[in-house]
Amino acid sequence: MLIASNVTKTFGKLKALDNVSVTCNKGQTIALIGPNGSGKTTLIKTMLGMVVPDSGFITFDQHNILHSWHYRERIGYMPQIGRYPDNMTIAQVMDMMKDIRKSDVLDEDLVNEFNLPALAHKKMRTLSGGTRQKVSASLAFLFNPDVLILDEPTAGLDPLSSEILKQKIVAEKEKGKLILITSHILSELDDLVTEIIYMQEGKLQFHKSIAQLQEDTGQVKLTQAIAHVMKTH
Ligand SMILES: Nc1ncnc2c1ncn2[C@@H]1O[C@H](COP(=O)(O)OP(=O)(O)OP(=O)(O)O)[C@@H](O)[C@H]1O
Repeated sequence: MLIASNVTKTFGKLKALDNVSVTCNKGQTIALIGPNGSGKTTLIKTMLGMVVPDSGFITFDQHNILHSWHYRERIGYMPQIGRYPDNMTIAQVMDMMKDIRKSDVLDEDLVNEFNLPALAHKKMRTLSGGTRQKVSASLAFLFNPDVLILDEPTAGLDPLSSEILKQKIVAEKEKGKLILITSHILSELDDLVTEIIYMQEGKLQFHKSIAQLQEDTGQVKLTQAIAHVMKTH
């Protein structure tokens, strides 16, 4: 469904992505894991067309994304840090997105569960970090996309909100969507993800199913399995 083929991206002398090839399919919930600066966000951004690779290419349902930007309507993206016009209210940001997307189907589960209607009049610049995250999460799920790309989705959320978001991810996973998540909190990904993509210094170290990772490391818990991988890589 979403495939990166031999993708390389450099920033000056730094190789943020070094010949990365990866295939992500419908029905998979994939954790993108790796140390800080290993290229996870850059890989996500190339998949979204926000960063153009120096070489290699990305396809979405067999179409090179360079020539078919419409694919973006099928992806809900929650960035690590959501940036919004400072003087707009939550309601105005939501309305603006609805206007742009003109979608008939809206999924307002998170909007309601995060109680955003009660905060709708608040200006974006006045929001706490967690509330801003709630807006980003609500927007990622709002248009019922086939693919969800979530960059550190629970960072800054309180435990209750974090649980609400996790339950929503599980519900979308059960509908057979492709979900790609980066997180440093591995315990949160346990019981949620079906695959692991492990990156280091811009290189894809491996892409394995959880069952395979457990077998290779002899560890059942994701935290312990990845700790084992980090020690041996
Ligand atoms: N626009 C940019 N200009 C210059 N360097 C960049 C740019 N974007 C990313 N980088 C560099 O590319 C490398 C990979 O960054 P990236 O954000 O993809 O890492 P990450 O794995 O997502 O890290 P983290 O876990 O800290 O979020 C880093 O060294 C970063 O400084």
